[in-house]
Amino acid sequence: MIRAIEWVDAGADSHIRLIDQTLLPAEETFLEVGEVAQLIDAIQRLAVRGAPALGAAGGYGVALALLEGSRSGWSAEEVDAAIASIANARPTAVNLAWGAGRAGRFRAEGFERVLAEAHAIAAEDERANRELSRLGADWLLDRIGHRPLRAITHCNTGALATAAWGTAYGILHELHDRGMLELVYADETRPLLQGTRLTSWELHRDGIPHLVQVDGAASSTILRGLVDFAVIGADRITADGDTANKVGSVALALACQRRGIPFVVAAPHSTVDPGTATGDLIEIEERGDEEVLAFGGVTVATPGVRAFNPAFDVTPHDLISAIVTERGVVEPGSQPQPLFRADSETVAA
Ligand SMILES: CSC[C@@H](O)[C@@H](O)C(=O)COP(=O)(O)O
Repeated sequence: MIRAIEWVDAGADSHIRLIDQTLLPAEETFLEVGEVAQLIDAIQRLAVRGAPALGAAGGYGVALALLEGSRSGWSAEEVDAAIASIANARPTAVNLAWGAGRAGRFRAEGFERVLAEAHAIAAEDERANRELSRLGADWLLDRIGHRPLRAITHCNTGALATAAWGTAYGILHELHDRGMLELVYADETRPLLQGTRLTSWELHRDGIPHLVQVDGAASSTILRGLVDFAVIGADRITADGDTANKVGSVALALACQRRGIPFVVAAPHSTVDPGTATGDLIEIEERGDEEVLAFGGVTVATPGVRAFNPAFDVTPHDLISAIVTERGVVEPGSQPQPLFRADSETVAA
């Protein structure tokens, strides 16, 4: 299985190794990231991306900040500022700030303690993803029927988007391993094509039958009865279950409600943000015009035209059939609010 992010032990030259997701599938190039500024750049241009992978990047980023700080003679304030810049490099996925905060709590205890925490974040993410995949597959087969299912998914939620294994993708992988997955419709995921470039690459490597479709086809694919369920990942799940995920996700949810099929959100519990009450309080990242107005580096829009480029949307909890974490399956429609409390325990599961 591909590892999107790893720590490379090399004494004073220890660093983070990332597969550069902007170049996939054409090139499998690894970035050796030894400075905080390089890591922030990699996060912002989506060389590393996906909420749980960003959680690991946040954790390892703190270790990197401590190493670079001691190499460059940074003051404690400068180290703190570097950690804060990593945590704030992208706003929507809660995992990034969560990972940096979790490892950052140990910075007074030194580099080795911080690195151990970062490794723990990555290891726990893999365990969580494997567990939620089993739970999600069980729930879907119980709900829909024990037969090979047809799925639709959006963006990339596989090993590339996590420390390992994947979330929504992990459920698809689990169903495939059980012989219970007929076909996946993978949305291309405009404008950066995480579906066409990354999800399809992972599905192909895992031998999972799939078709890539344009985002505009998704709601019609659902309404025509071509799929049995939709499953997506999440960048932030609020206390009431509202879920931010890649822009285009809410269209799938609306179509699933109309068709009467399950719309499932899958994420490790680290993506739950019980401190944010509802989805309208989530900061949605807006990205540059050129991502929308150019194609393959060539501007295709009329010169001077501006774009609106929100990277995420929010699906209200009442459109979500089930939220699957490693702690259990929560069905927002049939369980009391809040679904998640600030003590980090799942209330309803
Ligand atoms: C398991 S990843 C879940 C989400 O982070 C994923 O679906 C997504 O929206 C990623 O967006 P991206 O902008 O590629 O980081």
